[in-house]
Amino acid sequence: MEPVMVPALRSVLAVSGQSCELSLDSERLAWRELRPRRDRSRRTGVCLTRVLQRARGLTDSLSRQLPSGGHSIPVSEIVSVGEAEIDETYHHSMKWEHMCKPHAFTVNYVQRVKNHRWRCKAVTFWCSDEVLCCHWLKALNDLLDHQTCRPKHLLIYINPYGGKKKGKQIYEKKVAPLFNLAGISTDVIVTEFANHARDDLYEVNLEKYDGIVCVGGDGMFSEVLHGLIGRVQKDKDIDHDNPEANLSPCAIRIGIIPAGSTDCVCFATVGINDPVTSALHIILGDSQPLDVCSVHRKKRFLKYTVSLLGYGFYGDVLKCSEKNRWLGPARYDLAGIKTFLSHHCYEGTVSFQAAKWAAGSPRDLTRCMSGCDICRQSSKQLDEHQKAQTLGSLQNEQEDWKTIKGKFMAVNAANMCCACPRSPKGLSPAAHLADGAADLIVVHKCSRLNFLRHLIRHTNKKDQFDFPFVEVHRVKTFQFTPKHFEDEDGDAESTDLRISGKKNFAQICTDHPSCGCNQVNSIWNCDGETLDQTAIEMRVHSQLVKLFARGVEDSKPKNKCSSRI
Ligand SMILES: CCCCCCCCCCCCC/C=C/[C@@H](O)[C@H](COP(=O)(O)O)NC(C)=O
Ligand SMILES: Nc1ncnc2c1ncn2[C@@H]1O[C@H](COP(=O)(O)OP(=O)(O)O)[C@@H](O)[C@H]1O
Ligand SMILES: [Ca+2]
Repeated sequence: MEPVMVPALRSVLAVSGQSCELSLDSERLAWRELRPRRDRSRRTGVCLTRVLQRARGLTDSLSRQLPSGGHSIPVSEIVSVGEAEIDETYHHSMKWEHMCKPHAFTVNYVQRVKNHRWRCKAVTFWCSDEVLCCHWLKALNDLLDHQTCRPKHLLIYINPYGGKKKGKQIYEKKVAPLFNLAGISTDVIVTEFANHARDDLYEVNLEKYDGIVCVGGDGMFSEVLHGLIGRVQKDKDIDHDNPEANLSPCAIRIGIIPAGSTDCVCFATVGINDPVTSALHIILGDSQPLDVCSVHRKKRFLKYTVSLLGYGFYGDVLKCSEKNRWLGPARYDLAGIKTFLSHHCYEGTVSFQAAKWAAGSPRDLTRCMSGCDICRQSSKQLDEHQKAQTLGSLQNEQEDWKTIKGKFMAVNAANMCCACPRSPKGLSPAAHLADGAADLIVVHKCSRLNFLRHLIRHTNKKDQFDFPFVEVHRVKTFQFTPKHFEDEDGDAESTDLRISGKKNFAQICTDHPSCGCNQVNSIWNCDGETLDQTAIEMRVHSQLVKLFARGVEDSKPKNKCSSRI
């Protein structure tokens, strides 16, 4: 966004009874105390009238007298500005009665606290007269009006049953007051059944809104994602059943207020699953493009996924966890242990096309952070690659397919790192949010101990791919076909099993005594939803949607933050 040019303002005002020099330009609001810090002990009960009078006299000699210590906030991180509500007790204690009426304004702004958490902080500036106060209010509000990326009207879907069933409470207590403060109007829908939000998005007048917000977990986000992408394709007459179709990107942004069990999409795009932090990213109008993968079976669309598409271990964890939904988020821990102990492996074929143009690789040490260069570079290279393809200057892409045949503990495609509280670095720590590629992780059949070692590395700093039984590739598309699968007309999955029933089932188990199979096929975990089909193909669509997020910020302090200077 172009910075708006405003005449720089500089005045002496008071903050908490301390006279301060306040300055504003088109980028930042900054204030510094005028008196040295050692005076602070005598501050209680100070007559503010005197402070202001003295401060006025000091204005001319400011440049000489500035002590170190002060605050600076980017205008883009101011939540709202308004006339201050004068607290009567404070008013009297500060001997304001010397003046006929106090004039003050409050600036609400983003403050960074630990672990990528944001909070909304307020600071009140007391002015010597009404004209000065109005002047400042107008200047600040004019600047905020120029923050055109900020949403004014939002459509909110709340899943009252997600996670610990606190979605409604979280929204009402923590989020709605912030949206109010920022002057955002909302239409709120508390969902009444699964897919309520998805279906509603096909009908709703999207032009009324600057964003869609979901309150819930990854499953709820997935609903909104399907509703929005589906709606946009329908409006543009694009057939999503065609796996080759170039899908139309969605202009309207999606916000996630985390209130689910894993909250992986939120965690990986914001750095923390914290409702207040996410609400503030929405208010500031952040924008983070996100790749979306489509999953098809032949010419039939199945689902979209943005985080994990997993067969084997994560499919079985999901299947097992669904039976224990009443346990809330803990259902995944129980299911994880049970699935680990059952130690299944599954036979099949994985074929993939590498994302040759991608700037990074799954085992490098780069991480997708806010304003990621790898994402920028990769999407530029992808554009060039696609142009070259259209012009026919590239060799036949069909020759690029690579195939892995075998028995697998897990086949996972991670379109983003999939960080979540259970695994802070995620399934594929170097995966990128918007590079147009996904990381295909193939865990070959291995011993229980080795699989445990691989899993444990998701929770510590060691490389979970550094095992001879794990391979990882950055891909633009992949296909999976389970061994026990017959596909004549697209629907006869596992025909051999159905035809001869138990006999055949026993046959397969005795074929593979060592892998301990008691089931032939696993299922796919697609962002926390199960897929009915096992033979699938997946393709990445670069930057198909945008979120109200900015990627994970570098936690080292930088001058951009609202910080003491
Ligand atoms: C012995 C220690 C083992 C620790 C292994 C930790 C690996 C954790 C990797 C988690 C990757 C999560 C990817 C996100 C998936 C979500 O879409 C999905 C659904 O989340 P939701 O219930 O909708 O919030 N959650 C799960 C667990 O499948
Ligand atoms: N009102 C509702 N009743 C039942 N299920 C719902 C409702 N609203 C949404 N859902 C479904 O609940 C599932 C889980 O929601 P989610 O918010 O992701 O919670 P969790 O993270 O605990 O799985 C999603 O698949 C979503 O489609
Ligand atoms: Ca990606």
